[in-house]
Amino acid sequence: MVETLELSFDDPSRNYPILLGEDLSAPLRQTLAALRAEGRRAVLLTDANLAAAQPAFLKNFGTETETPRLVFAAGEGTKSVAELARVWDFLAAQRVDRGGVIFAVGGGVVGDLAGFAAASWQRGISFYQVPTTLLAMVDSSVGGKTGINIPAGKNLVGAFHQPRAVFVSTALLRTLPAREFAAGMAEVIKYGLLADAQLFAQLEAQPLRVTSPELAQVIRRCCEIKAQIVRADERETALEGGRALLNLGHTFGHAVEQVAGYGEYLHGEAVSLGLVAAAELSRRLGHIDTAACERVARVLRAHDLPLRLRAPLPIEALISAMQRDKKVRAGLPRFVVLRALGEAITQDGIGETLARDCFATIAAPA
Ligand SMILES: NC(=O)c1ccc[n+]([C@@H]2O[C@H](COP(=O)([O-])OP(=O)(O)OC[C@H]3O[C@@H](n4cnc5c(N)ncnc54)[C@H](O)[C@@H]3O)[C@@H](O)[C@H]2O)c1
Ligand SMILES: O=C(O)C(=O)C[C@@H](O)[C@H](O)[C@H](O)COP(=O)(O)O
Ligand SMILES: [Zn+2]
Repeated sequence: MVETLELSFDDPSRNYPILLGEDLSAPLRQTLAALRAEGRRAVLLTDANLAAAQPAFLKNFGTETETPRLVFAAGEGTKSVAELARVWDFLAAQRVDRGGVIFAVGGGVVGDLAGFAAASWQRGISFYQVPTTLLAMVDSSVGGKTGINIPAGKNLVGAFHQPRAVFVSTALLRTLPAREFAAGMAEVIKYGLLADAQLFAQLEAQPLRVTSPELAQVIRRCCEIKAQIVRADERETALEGGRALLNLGHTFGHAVEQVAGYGEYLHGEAVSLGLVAAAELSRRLGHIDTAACERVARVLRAHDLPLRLRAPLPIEALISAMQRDKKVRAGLPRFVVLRALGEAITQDGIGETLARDCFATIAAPA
């Protein structure tokens, strides 16, 4: 069965479907056939691990002559200027014109990089998201944030560029390594914390596993929450709340990813640490109590996610990374905090000392 969620915008020509099902090979093939019939050149971007794990799924795209492919090295290091330049060279070599389309088949790394390549190639061509990790299915494939990392910070270069459709085939998760599944769970837990107390309670009562019968339903719920938030504030311009709420845990988490060196912590692992720090910040601001912080930590631990750094990181570097966060306005940091488990708000005016204290909560064990 294929379910469809629609992400809609003021300009309906930009609306797109999020298709969810066990195996979306058939609609994918139909889309490719329709593009071919219109004489549009399709190319496929993926990474080496996915190519090795899912050769049968990639056959949906036909031969390499029909759909030329560029295969990246797996991992966060691929979201780089050098790899972006490689994509541009590939698109040029394949004579992809303005009618061309990119299929991003992979996790968030492939999706973010391919999406930015699509946003920048000939000032913008179409692309499709085909997420293959839990994290990409619940978060990165939806909403049109694309981009790359630079040494100064995570996702500092990028564009808002919406895909034409998202194809979520949950069967692909069967080959996903356990550590990567756990990383995706950090974003799922984030959705529960920021918008859905019932989802959070469900995860507390019964940790979600790749074999859980309710997995597809949870993925759908996360896409629904994301679509609703993105629809209301696509470019994260709301002065309060809005799309920035999806950044819960990321102000701290992105700093960890950058300072530790991209790839040392998976994005989801860094988000887990960030959620612990954000819960502590919320407690210090008087929004939630110690028991609520313990509940957050317990759910993360139950999903095999870290609560503390594995090795010390210099606090000065973490603070300065945080000062380059994209939520900073007029030099002042903006945080996402919990008003309750299931409700997040944005909060300005957090002093550096408070931020340092929250980083201390996730410090590596002595
Ligand atoms: N654009 C957004 O809104 C958004 C949201 C969240 C995260 N992100 C970004 O997403 C990135 C993280 O994405 P990720 O966690 O998917 O990591 P990833 O893309 O690195 O994929 C994780 C690993 O799993 C492998 N893999 C993927 N699918 C597989 C499968 N089905 N079977 C076996 N192996 C498979 C990949 O090859 C890779 O080694 C970060 O760069 C983060 O900043 C973006
Ligand atoms: O879609 C969003 O908006 C998010 O914040 C989702 C995050 O999970 C994701 O990691 C995003 O890439 C972070 O955005 P950034 O603007 O802080 O780079
Ligand atoms: Zn994230």
